Amino acid sequence: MTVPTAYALPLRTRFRGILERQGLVWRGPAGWAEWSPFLDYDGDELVPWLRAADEAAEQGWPAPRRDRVEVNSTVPAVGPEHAHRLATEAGCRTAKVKVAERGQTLADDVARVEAVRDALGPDGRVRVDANGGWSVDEAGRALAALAPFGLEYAEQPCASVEELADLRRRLARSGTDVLVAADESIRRAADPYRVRALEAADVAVLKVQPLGGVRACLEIAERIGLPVVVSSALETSVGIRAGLALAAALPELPFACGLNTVRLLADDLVAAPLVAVDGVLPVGALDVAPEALERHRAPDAVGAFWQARLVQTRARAAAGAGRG
Ligand SMILES: O=C(O)CCC(=O)C1=CC=C[C@@H](O)[C@@H]1C(=O)O
Ligand SMILES: [Mg+2]
Repeated sequence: MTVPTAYALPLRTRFRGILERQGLVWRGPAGWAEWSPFLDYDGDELVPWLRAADEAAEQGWPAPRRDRVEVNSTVPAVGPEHAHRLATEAGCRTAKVKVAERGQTLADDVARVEAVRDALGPDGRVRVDANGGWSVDEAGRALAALAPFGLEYAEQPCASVEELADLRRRLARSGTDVLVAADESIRRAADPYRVRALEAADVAVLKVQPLGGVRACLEIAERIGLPVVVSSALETSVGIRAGLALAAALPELPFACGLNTVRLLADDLVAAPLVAVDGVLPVGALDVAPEALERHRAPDAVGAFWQARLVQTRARAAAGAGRG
């Protein structure tokens, strides 16, 4: 195994409130692993992220059923012209548009979604992601305003599982034809299966790192009884490769996956970054480029923070945290 090395990579545009992505990468007998829990995750919540990295380094992944994965472009909460450009340049037939950004209005969301629909044309697929930013009332109003642009689904429109269930019922009553996808309600929930029990979603968004690895996600996919969209945690190509392993191993993959986010980073750690061509990513070999890792090696203080975070998280994992 190589020594875990901390990287720090700038983003091209603010996303999820951050302008820089940080994490550790290392190589084990099975391949390269990335451990990059966001800085707002803490304590036992970091343990599944570590299980995902250990799986990549030590075990590798189940056999793939496909060698290419269709992906969506991801459009941050930018102005309409910028959004149009991002959706066009990405070359994907599906786009995910961030909405409900703090400090912005519904008019901003409508303008952004309209621009992306215009960029993709009538045959493109447009989904939105509110990251739980709306109340049920706000979501009802916003989705009624956005539905005319043709939405594939709305990801995490409200924060809680109960609200998602409530919203789904209201959308059905009002004849607003928008599916609901659950993201945070699965990846940050004590019980991901409540989404199913409360009939709170039509689609399950699964992210490999926060959910504890490819095998853990395959089990959730089997038990949750919903179509699955694999999405990234904004990793370098090293972490994206694990998302591709999940997408490749799923029995069914009816939607494009949110794995084209290397485009949001200013650079990458590999020689051939996992950036989609014609909306498709290949499922293949991956190697970190030593000179790229050197170029993006985190400053010493940041590196020390990550090494300490790793030691603490290994101790929590050894004590049995984050299982179940
Ligand atoms: O799904 C995508 O298109 C890209 C990934 C993505 O949107 C996210 C990655 C990482 C953190 C999240 O806030 C965000 C999401 O909410 O899905
Ligand atoms: Mg999301």
